[in-house]
Amino acid sequence: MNIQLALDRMTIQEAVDMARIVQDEVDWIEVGTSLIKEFGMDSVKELKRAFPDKTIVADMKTFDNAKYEFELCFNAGADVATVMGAAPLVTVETCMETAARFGAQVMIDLLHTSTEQQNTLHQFNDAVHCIHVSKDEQEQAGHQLKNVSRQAGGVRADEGLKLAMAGGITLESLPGLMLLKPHVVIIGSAITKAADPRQAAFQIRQVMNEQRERRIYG
Ligand SMILES: O=C(CO)[C@H](O)[C@H](O)COP(=O)(O)O
Repeated sequence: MNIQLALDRMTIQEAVDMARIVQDEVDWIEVGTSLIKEFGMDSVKELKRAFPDKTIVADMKTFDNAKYEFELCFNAGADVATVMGAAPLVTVETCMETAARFGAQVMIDLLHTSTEQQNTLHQFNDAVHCIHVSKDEQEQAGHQLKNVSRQAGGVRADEGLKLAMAGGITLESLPGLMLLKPHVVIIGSAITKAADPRQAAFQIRQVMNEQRERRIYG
């Protein structure tokens, strides 16, 4: 299982500095959508330059123009780029083809997808499928990702899909999410806004390891 550090609403330099502080406790580094929108592909290039050995995720949230946008990301050094699962199927297919050409990966963001759409997306079994509670749902509607069972919507732990989860995950909510056996747990604010980000990331890693040892997470 991988911890993906989500870097949002900060400058590129702040993102590099934050990632440097917690780099020993995280596996994947996400260049958040807000960074990409504010600073463009320079944000992806700089993070890859600073952390060449980490998996860099460009959280592009592509909805159209898949080939162009994914080529931008991979040419800038991203190892993974994200597409919205609610996008037309041809867009997701194009993302998969583009990533395959670059030897890169696709993360499909399942935000606002129906169970039926999630089931349709199962055909993309090389992608990481990300269950996501959005910032607006967190901040305006008070939702948070917690307490999933082995099945969440159209996503099941035992279907062989690589799963990710994101959306206000904290040290406290983490154990309730392990039943889905995520390949990637995406954490932003719980680390980046902590008084001591390194300690927060360390504790998150410890909780994951404990869950694995108890075989709650296989
Ligand atoms: O994709 C995102 C926002 O759209 C973030 O990466 C995701 O929400 C993780 O950050 P946080 O833990 O702060 O919610």
